[in-house]
Amino acid sequence: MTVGQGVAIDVEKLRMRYGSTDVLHDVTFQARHGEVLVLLGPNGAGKTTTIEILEGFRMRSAGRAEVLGTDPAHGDEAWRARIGVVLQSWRDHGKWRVRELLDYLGAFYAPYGTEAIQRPWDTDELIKAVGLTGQASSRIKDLSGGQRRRIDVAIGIVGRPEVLFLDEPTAGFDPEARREFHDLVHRLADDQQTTILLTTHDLDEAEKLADRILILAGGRIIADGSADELSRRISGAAEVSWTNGGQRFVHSTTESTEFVHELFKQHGEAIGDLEVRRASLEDTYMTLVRRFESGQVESEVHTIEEVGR
Ligand SMILES: Nc1ncnc2c1ncn2[C@@H]1O[C@H](COP(=O)(O)OP(=O)(O)OP(=O)(O)O)[C@@H](O)[C@H]1O
Repeated sequence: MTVGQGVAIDVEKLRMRYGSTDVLHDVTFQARHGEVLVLLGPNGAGKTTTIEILEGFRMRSAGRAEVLGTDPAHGDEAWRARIGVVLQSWRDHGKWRVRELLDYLGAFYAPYGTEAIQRPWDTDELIKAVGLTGQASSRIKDLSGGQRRRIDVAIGIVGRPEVLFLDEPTAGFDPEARREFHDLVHRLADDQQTTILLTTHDLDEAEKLADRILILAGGRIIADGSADELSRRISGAAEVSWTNGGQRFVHSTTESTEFVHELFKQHGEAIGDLEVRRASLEDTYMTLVRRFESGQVESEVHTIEEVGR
């Protein structure tokens, strides 16, 4: 994905305390314009809390946060018009018809259009983009759960946001809706340079969408990097497997390209079924979270600093 230079989200030493319990500890990260950042972490890790602070829906206890150069705690209406939000639970607009609701909500953004960004999104184009053309005239109460979730996404992007927050946007999506949503995220980031911060529990989705992944556990960021970088940092070696003369071979190496080159130099066309496998994001995620849970926090913090460089 094309990632711009400017910083769209800037968070430093963010802390959140509920009563006497700290749920975010010095969370620090940045996102650039057009970057897709995926926030992963076990239940209760602090993902929703982080997103809600950045949306301006929750007041942080300490630390600095800026979204499009503004502290979300003091964002005015013009700032809010540049932000899109898809919350975890859908709001009930049951009596509305799809097109009417999006027309109505879109009108609020009209005064905030610019030459570069026309607001709101054309309703029919938007309905098409979220895959609801067939339901445009239906009442929302008559839609399925997954279709309602698509409405939530449409509401989140109707104002053509420059920064879009999505909390578990694809929960309840069927595989086709999920794929369409992934295409939409890529289009928003690539064509409109939208910065996207989303949470998911679907590691396959995270791998497909993320320019960068942040793993949050117990209110701390325990890893920050692309899926590939994280996998390299955590497991180092890749597994190369191949067949030769009807026999299967497996070799673990940190220099897979060199190894494969050498393999072909030595055995040429006798090599068959070559596969190079790095640790999947799931392997990496599980390793990091288990290490964190077993108390090896400090070493992970070093990992982040290395990855962040
Ligand atoms: N209003 C609140 N008052 C007290 N504690 C809260 C409040 N909201 C969240 N928490 C606690 O803060 C912690 C982080 O919750 P949060 O919802 O941010 O986690 P999450 O990573 O989004 O989890 P999930 O994956 O389950 O959505 C949890 O321990 C939760 O119980």
